[in-house]
Amino acid sequence: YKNPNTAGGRSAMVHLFEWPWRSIARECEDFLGPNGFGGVQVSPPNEHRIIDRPDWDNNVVRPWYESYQPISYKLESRRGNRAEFIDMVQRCNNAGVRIYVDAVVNHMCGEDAMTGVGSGSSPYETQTFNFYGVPYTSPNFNVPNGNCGTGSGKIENYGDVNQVRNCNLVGLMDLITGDDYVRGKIVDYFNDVIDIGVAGFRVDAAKHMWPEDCQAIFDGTNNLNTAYFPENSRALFYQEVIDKGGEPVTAGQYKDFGRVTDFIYGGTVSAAFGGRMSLNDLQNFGSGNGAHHNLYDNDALVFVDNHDNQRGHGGGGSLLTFNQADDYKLAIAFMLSWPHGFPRIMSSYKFDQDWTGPPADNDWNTVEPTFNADGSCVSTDSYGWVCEHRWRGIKNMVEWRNQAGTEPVENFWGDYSRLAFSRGNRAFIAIGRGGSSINERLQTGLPSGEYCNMAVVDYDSSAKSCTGHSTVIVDSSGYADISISGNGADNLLFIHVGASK
Ligand SMILES: O=C(/C=C/c1ccc(O)c(O)c1)N[C@@H](Cc1ccc(O)cc1)C(=O)NCCCOc1c(-c2ccc(O)c(O)c2)oc2cc(O)cc(O)c2c1=O
Ligand SMILES: [Ca+2]
Repeated sequence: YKNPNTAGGRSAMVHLFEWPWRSIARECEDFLGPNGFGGVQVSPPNEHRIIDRPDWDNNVVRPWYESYQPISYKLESRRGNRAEFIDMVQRCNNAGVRIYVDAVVNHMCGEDAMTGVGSGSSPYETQTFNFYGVPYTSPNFNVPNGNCGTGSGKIENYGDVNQVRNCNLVGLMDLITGDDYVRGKIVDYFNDVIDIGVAGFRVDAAKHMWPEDCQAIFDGTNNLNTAYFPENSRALFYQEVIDKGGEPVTAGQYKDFGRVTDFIYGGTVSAAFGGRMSLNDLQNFGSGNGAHHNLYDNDALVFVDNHDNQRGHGGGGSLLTFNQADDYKLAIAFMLSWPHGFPRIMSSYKFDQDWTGPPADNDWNTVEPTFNADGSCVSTDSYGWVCEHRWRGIKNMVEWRNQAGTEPVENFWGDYSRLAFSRGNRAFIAIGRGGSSINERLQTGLPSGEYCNMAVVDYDSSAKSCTGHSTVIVDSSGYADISISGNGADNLLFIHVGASK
């Protein structure tokens, strides 16, 4: 359950948060496949609540988190219908890009939803615990069956493991995931999309599910579809467990049967590239006893920011996001360069409120991403798709990571605001943050030759040339003159054996 099941040595995924299925299908074919991306985490494909009545919370209308309030497991959501989902999975797999489903199976919608229909027109009635599109009824929920124990029925104390698992998280109706009928419905949902061809799952709010229930559900799933995967392939499961220490529920409790999101990783990398921690101190990051709460390389799904904490809930304001573009690019480049965990790149849209949903027209239909001539996404200062994954310094680091493969970190060189190292003899990176320049002759570990600086140019593999003139000459001893001004975007240099003249 830890193998990402990527094609041909691809080693990173991108979270195309809130992208419609037809946009993702085209992005797989036009961009992600050709640039070596391993897969896409998609927003929840299941039927969800439509929060369109302003009285729900004064001015909140169609918030992004309505998609985290399930109504059923039908593949009818804000992103598209079943046919569009199937088409996306097929086209992405054919482009060498996997699909990972964001699975919201700890709960159904908020208890305050009362009566309505979901994004697939399935009726529900929360006061009677009825979700007709599954169906779920009151025997399937923890609170009406006395399993919670708090007056409000909500989690009141994160120090109490029973409350964290058996009560309603912020009022979301908590399923009895230990119940065979509920487990059966969740396994049916997982098998529906596995048979369509997905490679794995993000397990939302796994912290609020008992580990043994997670394991039993994962064990009940089918092998992956042999049209795209080797015989007996098992889905990747990476479990969202928000663990920053100090609580009885820990990430380590989930790592025996899947990967776990490493919520300490992003904070450390943000501190380093935000200028609050020495870059030189990253030298042993994540390895051996340096791993966070004993999540080792294969146990971890790593990221800098995510859809939730880029809105300020989790990071305590110190997390780097696309809003700090120059430093953020360095943080993501480092994540992609470093051999710890399977990395997930966040791809966002601009928002003016924490709850703001994706770019939409007057009828709340999501407006698909469109692209400028330079490949960036069309947006204004306060509206539109950010497409961090299309920034050259991030896009070209995805292929750099593929080229680095399993090579170890060597030739590490660093001080407070600068670092450089190689991955064996296949790839080399140098970073100068916060205006620090580098003008040094450094050991790159690479064979002699003329390499394209992929931080500032693109590579034409047929002509074996760089689109710009920025190259690095490595001499017969592996040394090269490395120069970075450190000003603005000129803070990064990286080369690899797959892009030389
Ligand atoms: O800010 C949000 C939504 C956040 C959110 C959504 C999806 C996620 O995967 C996530 O990690 C966070 N939601 C807003 C509005 C809201 C939504 C629903 C609701 O019943 C009440 C309020 C909010 O203010 N939420 C309270 C703080 C964030 O508390 C949430 C957490 C959460 C936060 C910190 C933790 O340590 C933790 O273990 C869980 O997980 C969710 C998971 C969901 O599947 C759906 C949710 O509504 C939530 C969720 O509200
Ligand atoms: Ca639960």
